[in-house]
Formats: sequence, structure tokens, C-alpha cells
Amino acid sequence: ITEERRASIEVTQEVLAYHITAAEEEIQALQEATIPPSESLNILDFHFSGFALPEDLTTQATIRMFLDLNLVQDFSIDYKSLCQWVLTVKRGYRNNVPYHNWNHALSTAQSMFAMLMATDQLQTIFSRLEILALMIATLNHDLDHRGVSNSYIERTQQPLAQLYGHSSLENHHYNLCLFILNNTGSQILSGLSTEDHKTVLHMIKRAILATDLTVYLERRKQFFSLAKKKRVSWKSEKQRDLLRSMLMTASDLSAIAKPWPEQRRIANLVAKEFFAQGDKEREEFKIKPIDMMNRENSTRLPYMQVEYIDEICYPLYKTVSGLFDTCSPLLNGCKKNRENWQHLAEEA
Ligand SMILES: CCCOc1ccc(S(=O)(=O)N2CCN(C)CC2)cc1-c1nc(CC)cc(=O)[nH]1
Ligand SMILES: [Zn+2]
Repeated sequence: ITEERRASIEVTQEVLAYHITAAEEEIQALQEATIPPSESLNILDFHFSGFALPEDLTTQATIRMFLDLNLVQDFSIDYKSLCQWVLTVKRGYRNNVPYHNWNHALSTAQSMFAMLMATDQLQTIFSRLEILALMIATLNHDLDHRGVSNSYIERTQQPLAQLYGHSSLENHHYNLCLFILNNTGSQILSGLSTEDHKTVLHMIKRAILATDLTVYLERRKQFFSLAKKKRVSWKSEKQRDLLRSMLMTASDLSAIAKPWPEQRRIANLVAKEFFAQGDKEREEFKIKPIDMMNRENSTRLPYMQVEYIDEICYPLYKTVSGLFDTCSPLLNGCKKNRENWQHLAEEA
């Protein structure tokens, strides 16, 4: 596309990042709030439910994660900027999208938080900067998601596809993340050295792009073979980048490991979003949507979930909990839900 076209789309993103800036009174209310401890927010648990928290506590829970990981202290993050940044990121998600909304972003960040807090090994493998990058990336990884897939965006020639080509959604999520970090009043990285600032932005970009499932499916083979080795050393940056990417996916898909009532509820939201895209494809392109997005297949949903677990989720959680046994609740939750979906598939 022409330079002008590129510039105009990027301006639109910058304007969007400006428009979602939180309101002053909202920022002050969060700044003055007494943030509850992790225990009372249940954010240390792998079975945490984002639905259980009232909306204003979701932003407090996010602040609590940054406080308990010592990130505010380690990177001298201005507290008011942190409040504005969290509220702006939350506004960056669309509340008319059934699944890819703030609740998904929060629960993805909370899964990463739970893994990091439960696993001392991870805290020794990763530098403080990497932990900062993972928490920022999980919270921002689906910013401004429209409830449609990359292929839909590419097929409908939406501006994002013209701008990025592949992984267009993930590139958009990162760009908005960057604009918010650069917005006046939410520059939580202003205390970092130039070197650290550059490094952390690179790691955030890699981590957000890693949440494209096609990227995960390409890269996971290396991870699985690395994990088979007797002694795994996470010395090289290449291996740590791979581990960060795999943990991003483990956090992103963690709904599959939640207690059954929560998994059922989330699966229905995922289905609602997928079927809505299927409806759009049917009416706009006069094509039959793929199984996953075809409302006429909704009776096959349990079967599709079993397939999703076997092909995409289980191998990842098996490997992660093989390396870090403190993450085994993710594997056990995933196994349990496979049984639950299998029973429903047999009934259908
Ligand atoms: C619940 C409605 C049906 O949901 C699914 C149906 C099929 C498959 S799939 O693994 O067969 N596969 C994925 C890759 N596509 C390219 C081909 C189809 C996955 C899901 C699903 N995805 C997510 C991630 C957002 C969460 C979730 O709970 N379920
Ligand atoms: Zn996601």
C-alpha cells in the first residue's frame, strides 16, 4: 500500500489510543483506592474467575499484580501513570465482543501472574525486565479485538490487512499497546534506561505476536524437543524467547483449564463470537464458514472442544507442567475438561 495509506491508518491507531485515555476522575478513584491483597482477590489461584470480580476490582487486581511482582518498585513506575495506563488498556478492549474483551485480557494476565508467583524457577530464569514484558504483553495482547479472525480481516481487505499482511491482528494489538505506553500520563516505562526501554519493547512485541495460534503451532515443535532434554538450560536468549512465547500461549488458552462451570460459560462466549463471524461470512461472501464458525454445527461443539484440547492445548500444558510442576493445575484442569466435553460429545 502507499505510504499515505500506511500513515493514515497509523494516525487512526494513534487517535484511537488517545480517545481511549481514561477520564481524570476514574484515574483519581483508582489512585486513591486501597488495593486489596492478592489472597482476597484470588489472583494467585489457577482457577481464578474474572467474572467473579466487580468491574472496578478488575483494575485494582491488575495493580495488585504489578505491586506483588515488585514491578512498580523495580522500575520506579509512577503510581498515577500506572493507574491511568491500566484504565486506558481496559478501555482499549471492546465490550461488544463476547470473548476477546477485557475479561479475557485480565484472565490471561492473571494466568501469567499465577504461573510466575507459583514457580520460583521462572523467577530465576527470567530477568525483572522479562517479567515486566510478560505482564504488559498479556494485558495488551488482544487490544481492540473486533471478534473476527486474521483470515476474515485479510479476506475482507480491512485496513489492518493492508498494513500488516500476516498476523495483522497481533500487529495491531502491539501498535496500540505502544501508543498507549507513549501517551502522556500513561508512560509507565519512563523510568527505564534507553537500553532497557528498547529491550522491553522488543520482548513485548515478540510476546504479543506469539499469541497468533499459527505462530504457536510453528514454534512449539522446538519447545517440545527442547523440553525432552535431560537438563534444560535457559541460558540463550533464543531459548528464553521461545519459553516466553509458549507461556504467552499457555496464559492465552488458560480458560480451557478452568473449573467446568467457568469453562462452559467461556466456551459459549467463544462460540457466540465464532458463529457471529460465520454468519457474516455467509451473508457477505455467500460461503459456508469453516466448522468452528458454522452455527449449524453447534451440536458438534463438544466434539470440537475435545479436538481443540487434543491438538492445541494438551500438548502445551503437558510440556509446561513437565518442566515446571507448579503449573500442573493447568494440565489437570485441561484433562478434566476433556472428560467433561467427551461426555457431552458422546451424549450428542
Ligand atoms: C467453543 C466454540 C468452538 O471453539 C473451537 C472450535 C474448534 C477449535 S480447533 O482447535 O478445532 N481449531 C482451532 C484452529 N482453527 C484454525 C481451526 C479450528 C477450537 C475452538 C476453540 N478455540 C478457542 C481459542 C479462542 C477457545 C475454545 O474454547 N475453543
Ligand atoms: Zn487472547
